[in-house]
Amino acid sequence: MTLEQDLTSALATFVAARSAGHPVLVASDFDGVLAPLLDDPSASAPTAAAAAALERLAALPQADVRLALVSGRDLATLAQLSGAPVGTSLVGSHGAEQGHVVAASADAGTETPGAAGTSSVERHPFALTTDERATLDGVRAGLEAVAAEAEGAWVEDKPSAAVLHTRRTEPGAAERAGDAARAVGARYGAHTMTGKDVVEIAVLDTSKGLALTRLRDELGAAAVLYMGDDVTDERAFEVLAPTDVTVKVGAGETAARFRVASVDEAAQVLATVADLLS
Ligand SMILES: O=P(O)(O)OC[C@H]1O[C@H](O[C@H]2O[C@H](CO)[C@@H](O)[C@H](O)[C@H]2O)[C@H](O)[C@@H](O)[C@@H]1O
Repeated sequence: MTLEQDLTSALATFVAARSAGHPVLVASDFDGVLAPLLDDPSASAPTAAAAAALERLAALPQADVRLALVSGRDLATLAQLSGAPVGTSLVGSHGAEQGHVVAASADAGTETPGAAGTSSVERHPFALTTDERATLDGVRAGLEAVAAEAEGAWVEDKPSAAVLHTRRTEPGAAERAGDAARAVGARYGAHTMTGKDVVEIAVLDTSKGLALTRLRDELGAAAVLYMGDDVTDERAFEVLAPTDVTVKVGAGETAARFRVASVDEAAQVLATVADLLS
C-alpha cells in the first residue's frame, strides 16, 4: 500500500521539524482510525498493523517523538481497548480526562489497561461537582427513556457523559431517537456532540481541539500529526496550524489537509512516520 505523494512529503517535512527540546507529536483518534467500527464497542481493538506501528513509535527516543491517543472513549476504556504502549499520553472523554501509560510497577492510583497487565495508567485528577453529578444522572435517565423507545438503541455510561448508541437501530427510528436525545441535552443545558451512530450528552464542556492544544503546549511539540474520522475530530483539525499534518480517515466534509480511505491506510501513515524517524 502506498500513500499519496503529497502526504508522504508532508510527513517527511513533519519529522524534520523536531529540534532539541521540541519533539514532534503523533496523535490519533481511536475508533474508526486505529480500530475498525463495530456494533459492539467493547469488542473494539486496534488492527495488528496499527498496534505494531504504535509500538515502533513508542520505542523511539521521546526527545524525537511523543505519542498520544485523543478519544471520545472514557480514559480507562481507552487504555484497556487500545493497549497503548508505555509512554503514550491518553486523552479520554473528548478531553475531560487525561493521563499517560506507565510501566505496571507504578504506584497506587493507577488502572491496568491491557490484558497482559504490563502497563498502567497514571491519570490526572478527575471529579464532578455535586451539581454536575445530578445533571449527569438526569441525562442518563433521559437517554435510557429514549433508548427504551427505539429498538436496538442503548446507552453507554462515561464519567462525565452518557451516550445514546443507534448503530443497530433502523435509520428512521435512529434519527428520531437522536433528535430526542439532543432534546434531553438541551433540557439539562448540557453539551451535545453528535458522532457516528451516537449522540453524546456531556456535563463538562470539552473538545479534542482544546485537549490537543493543551498537550502540544505541555510537550513543547515542534509539530503535530493528528488523524481522525468523526465530526468531533474536526475540532482538533481546526486548531492545528497549516504546517501541522491533519489526516481525515474515510468520507465526509473535513478541515483536514489530507485524507486516507481506511484504518489500514491510517496504520500506514503511522508506519511511515516510524520509518522516517528510524
Ligand atoms: O473519539 P473516538 O476514539 O473515535 O471515540 C468515539 C466514540 O467511539 C465509540 O463509538 C464509536 O465506535 C463504536 C465501536 O466501533 C461504534 O459502535 C459506534 O457507533 C461509534 O460511534 C464509543 O462507544 C463512544 O463512546 C466514543 O465517543
